[in-house]
Amino acid sequence: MDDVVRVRGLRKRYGGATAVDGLDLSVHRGEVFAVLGPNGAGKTTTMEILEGYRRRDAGEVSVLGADPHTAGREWRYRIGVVLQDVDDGRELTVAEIVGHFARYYPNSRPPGEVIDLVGLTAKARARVRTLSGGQRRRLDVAVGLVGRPELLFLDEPTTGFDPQARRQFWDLVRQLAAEGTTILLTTHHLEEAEALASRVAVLANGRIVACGDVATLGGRAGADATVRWLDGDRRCDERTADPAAVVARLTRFYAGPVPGLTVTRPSLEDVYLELIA
Ligand SMILES: Nc1ncnc2c1ncn2[C@@H]1O[C@H](COP(=O)(O)OP(=O)(O)OP(=O)(O)O)[C@@H](O)[C@H]1O
Repeated sequence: MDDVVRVRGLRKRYGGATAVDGLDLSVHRGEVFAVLGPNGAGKTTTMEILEGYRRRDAGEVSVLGADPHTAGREWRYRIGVVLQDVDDGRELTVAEIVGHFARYYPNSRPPGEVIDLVGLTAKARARVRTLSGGQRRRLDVAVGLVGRPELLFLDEPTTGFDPQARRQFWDLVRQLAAEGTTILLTTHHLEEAEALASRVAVLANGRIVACGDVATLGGRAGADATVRWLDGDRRCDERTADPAAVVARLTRFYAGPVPGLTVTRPSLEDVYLELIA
């Protein structure tokens, strides 16, 4: 497997406090990989080390075949970064900011195309200080995309997005992934990880507590299902390893459709909360 990111034994301390405590991680080329974890788990610190913005104390880190700490300009052209809360260039317009960053890259996307991709065309001539929080976040994403990165880092990209903007952003991420961009994202929105990622890692106290396919994390796929139905006004539920058998029994009992029937497995959020407990 072609690993775009490879981390072994990564450690980082701030003064006496350990932020990253022996982390191992691999991200394969072309996948969307989500890093989950509670506040202070070490997600941003890890992202910043991979982006070359922060020094590590120990461990091996390879990103696109280079050590981010010593990699040069050619390497930087190949990655795209969307940081948490940047607050520069308030007096410039959206088009000026994107145009400015486009000039840094040898093979940039046309600024108008990027502005369109993030849904800011109507605001292209607006000054940054007049944008709403969610619109400013879209601009951050535009800046991350403009260089046509092979690897895109998205640190809590949809914070402050309304539900519609979030869905549009998900479509954009899927489009970038379909173009072959490898995407490493952090998020507190479990449904975002579920919608976008093929694999996820759960971080707690600077360590990975679980890592794997989003559909099977923490034994999700094989966990008991819950069958719920309505018996008159009464809500009924039954946990079972064999929901099909329960549904068949209920179908016979009601001699047809089972009122209010649902069958659910533990959500990613259920598994996540158990993992970090
Ligand atoms: N510049 C810094 N100086 C000192 N301590 C820091 C610094 N940056 C982060 N930390 C500490 O390191 C730990 C990990 O922080 P980090 O920002 O990496 O977590 P996170 O998982 O990204 O959290 P969040 O979900 O809140 O963004 C926290 O305890 C934090 O207080």
